[in-house]
Amino acid sequence: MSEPGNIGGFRPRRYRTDGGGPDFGRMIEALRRIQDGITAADAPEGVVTEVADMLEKVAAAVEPYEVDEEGMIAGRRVDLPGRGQALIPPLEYDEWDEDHVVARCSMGRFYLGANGAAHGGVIPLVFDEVLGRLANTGRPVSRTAYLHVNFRAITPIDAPLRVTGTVVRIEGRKRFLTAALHHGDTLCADGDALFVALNPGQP
Ligand SMILES: CCCCCCCCCCCCCC(=O)SCCNC(=O)CCNC(=O)[C@H](O)C(C)(C)COP(=O)(O)OP(=O)(O)OC[C@H]1O[C@@H](n2cnc3c(N)ncnc32)[C@H](O)[C@@H]1OP(=O)(O)O
Repeated sequence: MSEPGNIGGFRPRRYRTDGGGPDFGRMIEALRRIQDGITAADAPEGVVTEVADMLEKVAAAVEPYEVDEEGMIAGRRVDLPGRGQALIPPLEYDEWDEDHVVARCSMGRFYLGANGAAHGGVIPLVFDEVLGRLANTGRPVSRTAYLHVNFRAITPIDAPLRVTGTVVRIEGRKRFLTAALHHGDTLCADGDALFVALNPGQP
């Protein structure tokens, strides 16, 4: 179903917080543990077989309840770490308004690149997530046009990280933002991004 004035284009998402329904947050938390645990494990064959059997049962239990994008809960629960979407590191927001965000997270073994450092692809994911939230707060929906990332130092896994985002300026449809990721006093990465507000009909 198309939104009025945006025929065939972007359908605004309905973000939500806990409505008192099933404990979706607990399920996603368990999924994150599985992602980290399986990534880190070198288990004996019997355990691997048993876990594979259990995971196949888990998949079979949820598959009958698949809904279309409109009905999804993952990615829409803004009250849950990483919006309840297990792809996104479990970001939690301490500050969030139209001008800036401050978030924190720790990335487990699932996000490991090598030698204790987070995978380089995860940092743009974190910045896109944090800046996307900021760019779209209190404003019509926009999408990332570019995101430039500088890797200044390794980003350690299993360590407390702080992510900040700032709106630098807005020029018509164009929103310019910057982001930084720190571990303690160490600047691990920074970046700048352009988000462009969508025209009617744009997906
Ligand atoms: C309450 C809120 C809760 C929120 C929680 C939610 C959290 C969610 C977080 C999740 C967030 C996830 C977010 C995601 O991951 S979004 C997914 C990743 N992004 C995309 O898929 C976007 C794909 N690209 C496009 O759709 C189009 O290219 C867009 C829409 C971006 C622009 O195409 P459009 O045809 O509409 O625009 P235009 O060409 O007329 O250009 C317009 C102006 O922009 C300038 N320009 C354009 N591109 C660039 C460029 N690369 N460098 C420099 N400048 C560029 C251009 O020069 C022009 O400037 P000017 O000549 O007017 O001065």
